[in-house]
Amino acid sequence: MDTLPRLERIIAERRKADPQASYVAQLHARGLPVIARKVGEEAVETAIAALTGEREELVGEAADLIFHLMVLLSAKDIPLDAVLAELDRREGVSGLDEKASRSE
Ligand SMILES: N=c1c2ncn([C@@H]3O[C@H](COP(=O)(O)OP(=O)(O)OP(=O)(O)O)[C@@H](O)[C@H]3O)c2ncn1[C@@H]1O[C@H](COP(=O)(O)O)[C@@H](O)[C@H]1O
Repeated sequence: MDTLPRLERIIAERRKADPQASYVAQLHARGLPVIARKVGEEAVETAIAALTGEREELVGEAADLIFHLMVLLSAKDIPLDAVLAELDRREGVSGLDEKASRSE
């Protein structure tokens, strides 16, 4: 249940680790454009797995996507809570109404 908050804490800790010993630190050392590109790649791999892969493959790709998205949020100093609050704000509002309010 608290998987994402736990992962957020781990990512925050590992940011300062040795890039030779930590993938999170390595991503931060490579910089925001690389992290952003990884999110894009993992999103595409997730979409492909949904269309062509086995269930297990989609689960794996979705986990990669969420992990890299969490690294991106960390790199931009955006707490997970900000995203969860935005989702809470949308709760009970039809997605179609949300879409209409954005195009106004
Ligand atoms: N959840 C994850 C996680 N999911 C995926 N990955 C890594 O993400 C990478 C994705 O693989 P790809 O093939 O797409 O990328 P790659 O070719 O290895 O690397 P690139 O050169 O393309 O960046 C792999 O190296 C995976 O090991 C993760 N690495 C770390 N975590 C979590 O982060 C914690 C800290 O990890 P370290 O920073 O490595 O200690 C771990 O304990 C986990 O909880």
